[in-house]
This record gives sequence, C-alpha cells and structure tokens, in this order.
Amino acid sequence: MLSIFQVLKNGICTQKKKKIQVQKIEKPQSESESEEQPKIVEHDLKRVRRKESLDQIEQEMTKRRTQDIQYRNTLLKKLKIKISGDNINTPILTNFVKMKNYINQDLMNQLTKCGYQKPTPIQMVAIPIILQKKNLIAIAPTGSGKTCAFALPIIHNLENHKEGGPRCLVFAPAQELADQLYKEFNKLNKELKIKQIQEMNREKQAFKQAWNHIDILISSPLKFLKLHKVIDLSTIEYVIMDEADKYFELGLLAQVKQLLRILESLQITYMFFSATLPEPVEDIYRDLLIDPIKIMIGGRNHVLSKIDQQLRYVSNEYGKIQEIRNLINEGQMTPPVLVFVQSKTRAEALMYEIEQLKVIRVNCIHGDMESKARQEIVEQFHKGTIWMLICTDMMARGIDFKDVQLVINYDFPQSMITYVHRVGRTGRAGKQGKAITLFTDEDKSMLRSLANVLKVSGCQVPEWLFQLPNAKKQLKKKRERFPVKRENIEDQ
Ligand SMILES: Nc1ncnc2c1ncn2[C@@H]1O[C@H](COP(=O)(O)OP(=O)(O)OP(=O)(O)O)[C@@H](O)[C@H]1O
Repeated sequence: MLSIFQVLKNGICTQKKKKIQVQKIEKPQSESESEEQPKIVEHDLKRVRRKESLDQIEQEMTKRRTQDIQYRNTLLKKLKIKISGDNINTPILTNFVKMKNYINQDLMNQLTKCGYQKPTPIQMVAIPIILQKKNLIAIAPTGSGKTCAFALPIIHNLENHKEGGPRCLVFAPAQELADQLYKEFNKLNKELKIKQIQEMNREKQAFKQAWNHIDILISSPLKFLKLHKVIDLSTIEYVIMDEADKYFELGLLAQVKQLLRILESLQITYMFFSATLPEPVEDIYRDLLIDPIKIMIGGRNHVLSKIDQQLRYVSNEYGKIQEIRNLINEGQMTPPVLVFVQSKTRAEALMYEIEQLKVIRVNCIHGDMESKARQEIVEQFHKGTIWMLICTDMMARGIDFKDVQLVINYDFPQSMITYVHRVGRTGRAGKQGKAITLFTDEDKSMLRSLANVLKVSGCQVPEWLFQLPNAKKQLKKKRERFPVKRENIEDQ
C-alpha cells in the first residue's frame, strides 16, 4: 500500500512509482554491418526494448493496482467499514507511525502520550479524509475513538496559532460533552488556542475581542446562535458536529438549520459524527454538503460485540429493586457501574434505596443539579470515589468514563437510539463490557425493536423476541414524548 504521506503529496492515486531501468545496448557484432547501419539497428533495438520494458512496467503496475484494491477491499470488509461518495480513493491509515513523515513531531509525541498505538477503524479512514479537507458524514460505534478521528487531523490542518478568529467550530449538544471534547483536543494540542464558549465573557465587546485570539471554539449551537451577530465568521474553515443527531432529538432542528444557513456562504468543510444517525437526519445534512464522503462502521445502530448485552424480565417495579439486590449479592456489581433511569425523581429515589443497603458508594446526576455539582460528581466517578452512578439520559451520549464494567438499564430506554448510547458507556476503547436491561410488562412493546438491535450487533437472539408484535412508529413517538408511567421506586 502507498503510505498516506505519498498519497497526500501526489494527490489521490493508487499507482506505484517504479524505477525504470536503463538498459545498456551492446553494439552489434556482425561484420556485414556498414558504418551507418549499426546506428539504425541500435536505435530500433532500443525502441523495441524500451517498449517491452514499458509493457512490463505497465503490467506490473496493473498487477499492483489490482493487489492494492484487493487489499483495501479485504481490509474494509474485515473491519466492517463501508465508504461511499465520489472520489473515495483515499488511503487507509493502518499505523500511526506512517504519519510521522508529514505530521509534526509534537503532535506525534502527544499521540504517544495518549497511549494510542494503533488507529481504530474510524480513525483509519476518517483521518486521511479530513486531512484532505473533504466533507464527511461518519457513523461509528460508541467508544470507537471518534473524537481523536476528527481532533487529530484538524489540529494538524490548523498547524499554528493565527490571530483573527477561530478557524474551526466544534458543536456538542451537552455541557459535559463539551468539557470532554475540550480536554480531548488539548490532550493532542500544544500550539493552538482552544476555548469553550462559556469560558468567554458574553458582553459583546469583550466577546468580540476574545474571538480574535482563538483557533478552535467549542460550543452548543444555541449558545453560538446567541452571539454570532457580533462577530466576523469569515475565518471559519471547519465545522464539526459531534453527536450530530442529538440536536434533532432535542427539537433543535430549526436552530441547527439556522446555524448552517448562516455559514452557507462560507467555504467550510463539514464533519458530522455519531454512533446513530437516522436516515432522515443524514439526508438533511447531506443536502447541505457538496460531495460528502460517508463512512459507516458496523451499522447504523450497531452495538460492539465486546459488550455482553443481557435482557432480564422482572415483571414489575418491585422486581427491579430485587434484581439490583441480587446482582449485589451475587457479586456482579464490580464498579464502576452506571445505572440509567427515566427521570430525575427516579434517579434521586433509586439512589436513596441503594444507599440504604450500605454496601455501595452511590450517587446520582441529572439536569436539575447546578453544573458545578454535576462536574464534581463526574470527577468523583472518574476518580473511583463513587462506585455506582445513577443517571438520566443526560449522561447517555458521548461521555467517556474509563472502564465502566456494567451498565444497567433500570428503566427500559425510550428509544433504540438511546439504548445504543446508554450501553455504549461500557466496552469502550476495545475493552469488554456488560449491559443488563431490565424489562417489565409495560416495556414489552419495545422488545421487538431491541431484538433487531441485538441481531444487528451479532448477538444470539431468542426466536420468541421476533414473534412479538412490532411497536408501531406511532407508539414509539408517543413513548418518546410521554415516557411509560411507572410505580414509584420508594413505594416498593
Ligand atoms: N487509537 C486509540 N487507541 C486506544 N484508545 C483510543 C484510541 N482512540 C481513542 N481512544 C480512547 O477510546 C475512548 C473512546 O473514545 P471516544 O470518546 O472518542 O469515543 P466515541 O467514538 O466518540 O464514543 P461515543 O460515541 O460514545 O461518543 C477514549 O477513552 C479514548 O481515549
């Protein structure tokens, strides 16, 4: 395979250069040759030999091209990578070391410090595409390293700090995620000035001034829309939307469209990343982009096979508490454990119940808490002083807690997209993980959809799950808007 360096230097091309050997032509020995004749013969001979040798080179190149294509296709198939779009003959980065010829030493050192030895599949394909400044829609499983897949090439492309205004905007749907992106970018970055919008003074004049001194801005679309009128956007070259489908879930479609309209007249390279990107949302983004390349790894709602997904029937709310006690007694609650419930009040109530058992250091987190309190809890869970964290879906997406051993869906998720993100908090960065989903009689209508997700993820699914009636789209929508009414946890 060509090194990524060669490809970037030569343009997109799979042809390999081959040394053309100049052959020395011996003077003919025949005595009958006149003085002039040898020149003509030598000339013709050279031509014939050159043609032969060119034919050989052509044949060799065709052979290698075919081998390259076969190798590339085998690799893509093995890694379950699908790439589509025009001009997709981009290289595959099979080893970070291959970048050392053109990525500066500092960035290579930072990469080593992060402990990243080999690119993950999404990094193998997305990094070369972003380095070539192409519009990208990328769907890859949770915990597969999407952040580094966009952060690394962007930091490389932006190179050094420049005054005048940010050249890259990164959008995140939640504060915790924005904090995490900020840290991840800074793990790789040394030269660039990166800021989160909430760090900046919102007073117009101060904001305008600070704007001129940054290279990358991390924000939520809403916060950005409130301030965009006071600033000059002409410096922006890249826009990244992490968790790109979440804005639509949050009902922010109009705001996102408004944002993209504002940026429409500028020459911007866009990147949309998510583990789940429903087709209608993808179509909306696709309409905005010129010749986007699409990468899909695994499938649209794909859960990694490293996550052991289990389903447990508990009939009712009382059964759920019992199941938690059983898991503790059986020693299956190896921390850190994340438990998902459907509301803030249920998070508080379940925390209280588990505290009573006095065996687990438990806490809860939800949107009604002050952001400082939330930050502290996240910090403590990272450090391991909290063993079990009970949370709402606010923590279901993007958050990278290291080595979560077990995810429990105490309350059945409202949608399969939520399911994929919740269970994706475990089994990250190639590690094993386990997810247990409890279901009651009220949740049966959603089981068939879950069966499909399990099947797509390569799990053995009991046949009876496919015999269940499929939840009608209407019902799913209703469920998203009006979650299942459940008995109170404290009454059990
Ligand atoms: N090449 C690599 N080698 C080893 N670990 C990596 C590599 N790239 C990223 N990681 C680690 O993998 C973990 C998950 O990465 P990241 O948070 O970017 O995943 P993600 O795909 O964005 O997940 P989600 O969809 O849940 O947001 C992080 O802890 C990160 O440090």
